Order: sequence, then structure tokens, then C-alpha cells
Amino acid sequence: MAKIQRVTEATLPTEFGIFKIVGFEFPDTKKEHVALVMGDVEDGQPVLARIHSECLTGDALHSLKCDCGFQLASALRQISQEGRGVLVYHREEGRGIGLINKIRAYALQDQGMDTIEANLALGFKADERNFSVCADIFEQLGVKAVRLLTNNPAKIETMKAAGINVVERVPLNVGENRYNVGYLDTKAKKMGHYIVHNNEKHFLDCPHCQAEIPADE
Ligand SMILES: Nc1nc2c(ncn2[C@@H]2O[C@H](COP(=O)(O)OP(=O)(O)OP(=O)(O)O)[C@@H](O)[C@H]2O)c(=O)[nH]1
Ligand SMILES: [Zn+2]
Repeated sequence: MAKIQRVTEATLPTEFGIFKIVGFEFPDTKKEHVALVMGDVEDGQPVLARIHSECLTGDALHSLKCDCGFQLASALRQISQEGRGVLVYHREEGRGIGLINKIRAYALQDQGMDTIEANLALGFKADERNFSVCADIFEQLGVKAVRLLTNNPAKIETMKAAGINVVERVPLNVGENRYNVGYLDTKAKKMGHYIVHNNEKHFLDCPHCQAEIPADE
């Protein structure tokens, strides 16, 4: 498959600050991705960076079923506070299975499955994403070293394997609530994500925490 190409850019004022939005496209499939860029990211110094996988429900429709919308806002705010950084908006909705299939997975979750069981029941892998395009996007933006905002070790490994120097992982634990605590717990237990429960010491809806609650509490 041909490499993704940088095709256009424009100014994008947001509620978090003024970014440059850079459009990327695969010449053959026309699949699109975008990056929001602030400041000089080509000077070789590590760049605060986020690879954000598309989540229409969380990012745009304020869903509480996941942490995506909160992470998106927090990442843009942190980049803006530093005055420098990159957010790659990685258009692999539903961990790569697409929006309608994610809703099908949600329907199975309504019946008691966790996110991974639902993906497998639909005939998909637990995670169908390919992050390597994000390394190509970093490269085309002149970004060589990153401080990556993520809890997902797979993103770090893929970037390192693709030649991006990940100098630091910056945790992004935001937006925990009673509707997404099971989702966060599944990420921690089954996918090895670095999740820190941030609302309370022990979250009572979370089976992972329940197991850790001392008997006298
Ligand atoms: N298949 C599926 N995808 C989901 C579900 N909930 C959220 N997603 C998608 O999961 C992706 C976000 O992945 P996460 O595993 O939450 O987080 P991550 O991006 O791997 O890791 P972080 O960098 O720590 O945020 C987005 O594409 C969402 O649309 C679900 O129940 N099923
Ligand atoms: Zn989401």
C-alpha cells in the first residue's frame, strides 16, 4: 500500500487555542487522517503528542461509555498550555471495526459482554487498529521525538518500532465515571493498559477494585 501523503493545511481555532490542521490522505484508498499542530514541532526537541483514535460517540456525542471525549479535550488543553504539540486524529473508529460494528458491540455489551468479548463475538480481533500510519504522519510533520499522551503500551511499541523516539509516556487518566469503569477495567486487565482509577481510591462498580478493598472498609 502506498504511504499516506500530506495534502493540505489550514488554521483551526478551537476552544483550546489556535491550531494548524494538517490533512493526510492515502493516494490509493483515499482514507483520510488529520493532525492538529501547535508551535514549532520540527526543531528536534521532544513534542507533547497524542494519537487519538476516532470515537464519534465519545468525541462528538458526549458519550460516558468510554473515556475518549475526556482524553481528547485533555490532550488538546495540555498541548495548548505548552504552546506546542501534535494531536493525530487517527480515523480508526471503534478500534478499527467502524461505527456500526461498534454499535453492534455496544448491543452485546448491553447483554453483559465486555468490550473484548463483544469484538470477538462479532468475528473481530480485540483491537483491529494499525498505528503505523501515525508514525508516518509524525515523520511528515518533522516530529522525531515525542512525549506520548497515552495509557496504551501498544502505541508506544509501534512508534518505537517505526523509528519515533518515545522519550516519555505521559499518563492520560481522565473522565472515569460509573458508565465507563468496566471498560477501563477491561483495558487494564485484558489489554495491559496503564489505567489509574482517578475518582476515588476504590471504585465500587469496578470488579478489579472490589477485589482489592480490604474487608474492614
Ligand atoms: N470495538 C470497540 N471499540 C471501542 C469501544 N469503546 C470505545 N472504542 C473505540 O476505542 C478506541 C479508543 O481506544 P481505547 O482502547 O479506549 O484507548 P487507546 O486509544 O488504545 O489508548 P489511550 O491512548 O490510552 O487512550 C476508539 O476508536 C473508540 O471508538 C467498544 O466498546 N468496542
Ligand atoms: Zn470512545
